[in-house]
Amino acid sequence: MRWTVVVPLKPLARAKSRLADTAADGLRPGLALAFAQDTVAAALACAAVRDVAVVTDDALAGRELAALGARILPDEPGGGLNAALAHGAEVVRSWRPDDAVAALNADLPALRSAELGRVLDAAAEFPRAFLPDAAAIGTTLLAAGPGRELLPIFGTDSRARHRASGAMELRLDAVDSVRQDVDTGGDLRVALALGVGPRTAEAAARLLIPGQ
Ligand SMILES: Nc1nc2c(ncn2[C@@H]2O[C@H](COP(=O)(O)OP(=O)(O)OP(=O)(O)O)[C@@H](O)[C@H]2O)c(=O)[nH]1
Ligand SMILES: C=C(OP(=O)(O)O)C(=O)O
Repeated sequence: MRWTVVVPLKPLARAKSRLADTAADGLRPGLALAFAQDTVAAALACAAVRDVAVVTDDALAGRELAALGARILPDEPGGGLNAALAHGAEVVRSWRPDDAVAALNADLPALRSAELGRVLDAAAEFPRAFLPDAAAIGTTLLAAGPGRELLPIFGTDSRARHRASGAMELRLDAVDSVRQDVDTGGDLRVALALGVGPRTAEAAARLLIPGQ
């Protein structure tokens, strides 16, 4: 099965606010962009992925991610993350009605293409499926098979909410890079230990992180 991956990204100036104690205001937008670049590059390099569509209104991020090969969709209808994902999934469905669709967070700087491929293969067995984040509270990936609605419920307690919505929770070993989202300085240290992509490595080198 081939996949179209939809990646939501809010304006860089507002992104990653929980990293304020780790990255100063002047560095945080560049770090958020680096996370998104490494996430999108790894997704595009995954054999099961045909297209990556980034839903964003950020002009710089749009240019940089388009240069990697992503398609850029405007952040519509302006109703926040889940509305943007539902709309993005509908748009990509109109391009490729027979593809499966997966929403993937933009803050997975350690993402490895082979691990993403294993998660997508597992998701293909179910009408809707999701992968809990490393903290086992949120969600990093939500998938819907061909013809199925995505019905995204990202945000607070999204693991429990996706499960309650009927999506299958994927329980897989050795897919840490797909689960390791980076919201806090602690998450960033774990991601750096897993091994991040080149843009995040460069951006993180500008931060003073104890133990790095
Ligand atoms: N297109 C779009 N993406 C969003 C929106 N809100 C959040 N996102 C993205 O959804 C994912 C999870 O978002 P959040 O955890 O809410 O925000 P964050 O920037 O990662 O971190 P915090 O500012 O610390 O909450 C990230 O990839 C965000 O860029 C939105 O309104 N529109
Ligand atoms: C929006 C989510 O991600 P984050 O952990 O970045 O808040 C989520 O887990 O549903």
